[in-house]
Amino acid sequence: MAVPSLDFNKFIVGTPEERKQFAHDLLSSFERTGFAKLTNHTFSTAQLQELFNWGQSFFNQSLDAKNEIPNEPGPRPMRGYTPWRVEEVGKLHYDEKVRILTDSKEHFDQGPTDDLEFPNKWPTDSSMSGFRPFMEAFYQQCNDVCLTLMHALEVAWEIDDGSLVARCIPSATDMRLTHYPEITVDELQSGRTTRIAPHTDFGPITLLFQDSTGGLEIEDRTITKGNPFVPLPPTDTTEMILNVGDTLTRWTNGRITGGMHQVAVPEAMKGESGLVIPSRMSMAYLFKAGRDTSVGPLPKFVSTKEPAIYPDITALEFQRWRNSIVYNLDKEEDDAKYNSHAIKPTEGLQQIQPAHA
Ligand SMILES: O=C(O)CCC(=O)C(=O)O
Ligand SMILES: [Fe+2]
Repeated sequence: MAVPSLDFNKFIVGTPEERKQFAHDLLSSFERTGFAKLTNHTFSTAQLQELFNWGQSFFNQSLDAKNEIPNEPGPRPMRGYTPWRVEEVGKLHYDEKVRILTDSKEHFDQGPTDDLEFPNKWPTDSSMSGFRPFMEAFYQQCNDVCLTLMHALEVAWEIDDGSLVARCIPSATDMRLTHYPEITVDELQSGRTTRIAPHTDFGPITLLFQDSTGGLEIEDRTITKGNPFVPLPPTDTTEMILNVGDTLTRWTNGRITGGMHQVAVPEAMKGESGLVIPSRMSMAYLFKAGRDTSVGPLPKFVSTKEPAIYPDITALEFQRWRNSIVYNLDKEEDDAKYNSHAIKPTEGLQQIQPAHA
């Protein structure tokens, strides 16, 4: 399953025909694969190098220093530092085809700069004083790319009215730096742990940059038997990967499926015993809809023939529910309330009253 690489410039400065073509190619790649790659994405090689350098500096701090800005696990957006093996994203799809494995990763999460509801947490050590301004600017630039991609989807759907873009303002995105410490091939192949278990992200789309270590794998929908995951190796560290998340699935009433992905043993080391896999780093811009925005199906995708199969809950309620699962705070009632599989298509919208957490 080839993931196409699309030239962002075609949409930014292209002719009307080129803009339409880009929009069409983006949608078609999302529909077919759940992923796309972007070139000319506005980030320079130097900026990406600096991003990974800051990531190194952050994770190289002592555990005590990192724990000074702890993320408090709970059903809310994450802020600050989460240590190794706390989050378990494998639980998100436990009812489907995936086994639960703990994730061997630590991460730093950051939200909107002016977020008063869930404020950011920044390292205080003077050696990290440049981290905050760099990350805030990087966040803003990612947001601009995502809003432009939402506009491209409007063009593709011929609803060129700003309504999709408006659904993502004000920003409620979480940006995450993840560090996967060194680990042996044997441990990753033991069946007890992985780097990050198979999952889909929560928002409409995610922007991802990875370092040169490798190990990212995506579900290939053309494989119907056996292991469906295939490597998406880093061709270079400036490559931007886009994946479709759950919100786009919900907005399109199930027409576009989220891109399932995981991080496992890099291809070249598979099956080798006694080898240590180097540490790995990635940056995921987990783009989100505005907190009060519904993640229920858009009017365009609902009709009497195709009634809504997802409830009309807000993006924040959806995120709270998904986070309660990865932090082991899930309750069965929540699953019944928010999970599409638990809702009969015809009764979803009338009967589901989301709890306000
Ligand atoms: O590290 C990666 O390449 C993937 C990270 C990821 O899937 C996530 O943060 O949601
Ligand atoms: Fe992800």
